[in-house]
Amino acid sequence: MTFQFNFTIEDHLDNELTPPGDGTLTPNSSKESSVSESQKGKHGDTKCSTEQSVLPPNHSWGPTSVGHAAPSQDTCSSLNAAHSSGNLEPHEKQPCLRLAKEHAVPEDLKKVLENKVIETLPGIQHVNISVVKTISLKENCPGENIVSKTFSSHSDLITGVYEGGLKIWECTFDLLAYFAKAQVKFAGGKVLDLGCGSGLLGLTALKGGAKEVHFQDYNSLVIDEVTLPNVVANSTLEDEENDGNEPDVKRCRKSKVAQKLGQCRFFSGEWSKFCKLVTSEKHFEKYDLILTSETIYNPDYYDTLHQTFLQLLGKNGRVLLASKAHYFGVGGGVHLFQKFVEERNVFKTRTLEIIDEGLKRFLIEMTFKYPS
Ligand SMILES: C[S@@+](CC[C@H](N)C(=O)[O-])C[C@H]1O[C@@H](n2cnc3c(N)ncnc32)[C@H](O)[C@@H]1O
Repeated sequence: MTFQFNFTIEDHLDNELTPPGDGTLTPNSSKESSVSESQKGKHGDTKCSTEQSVLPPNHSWGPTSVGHAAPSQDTCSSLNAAHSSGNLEPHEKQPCLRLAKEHAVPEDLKKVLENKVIETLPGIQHVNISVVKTISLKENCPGENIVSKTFSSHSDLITGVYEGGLKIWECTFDLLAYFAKAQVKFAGGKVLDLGCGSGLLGLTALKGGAKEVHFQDYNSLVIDEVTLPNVVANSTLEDEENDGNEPDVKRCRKSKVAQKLGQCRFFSGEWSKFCKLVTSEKHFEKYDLILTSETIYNPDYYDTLHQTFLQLLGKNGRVLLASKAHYFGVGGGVHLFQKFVEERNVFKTRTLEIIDEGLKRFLIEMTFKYPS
């Protein structure tokens, strides 16, 4: 398969495979207007939110207002429901954020990879994110418009607007290395890549034989332009290795790709809304494994994140979480999160590995304290 690329990458869009090592994240002030998106879920009516938009008009997210915004009733109702269902103390500071929806896999898979440049990491293909950003800027993409916002704010994240998925963060590589080293078993499991960004964790689980992998990111642009293309690129390229030109071989290859993609589902939206969306499905089954990298930077999200684990993890399941020790500028980090978890007394945590290069990074396992 060939990929065509006929424009220049601007200097400021250097490939961002590795983020700044100091863990600095600077939340920025931004105004978000309503975003109207509707996309039909591939699995029918229960799986696709019909809700639209998100932040109250004229709502300003600034460094001092992180998580302190007065939420609109509509957008916060499910967050409050999530709080009450988990027997936990409601959190005073509740961010009020983007609604959830499922993203259908387009029929024409070639289109998914159109204008994408594919790069290779050991055992995995991924789209070049700088190219995605360039195209998104040039085409003045409708919808979230997060790329121009990240450039104008010079930030890796804009709280409540863009949460960092357009980049492969360092801890993803730590977890990937750990999977190989510890020979983590995915076979037959139902896996969630929570806050997936590029989705390399979920993809590795898929390649490792997971029966089902769900990908969730805050931003729909990330899912459409990065996560989904990455899954398609890997399914397609993998099958092309066992290539043949016979029509029936081609047909077989196509069905294999469809089968792989059929094992995956893609979601965007804020965690409590995502929870509500999936748990409202008639035959919802909890996840055996939740993979999550660099998602504990903002303490204002801890309550919702904890609730998400509580609602979505199977009783004998585990969370594998990777994080920097501390995120300057936002304030979260491993110790704060572990303290939060300990106080809730629902999960136990175990440190699997400490990577002590530059800013310390941690791999943590979470399991239910009282599984029965
Ligand atoms: C710093 S990025 C990390 C992306 C990816 N896991 C990686 O390691 O490359 C944090 C991710 O968490 C997700 N996220 C953060 N806060 C969220 C929230 N409140 N609701 C939903 N998703 C959130 C975003 O989708 C974002 O992609």
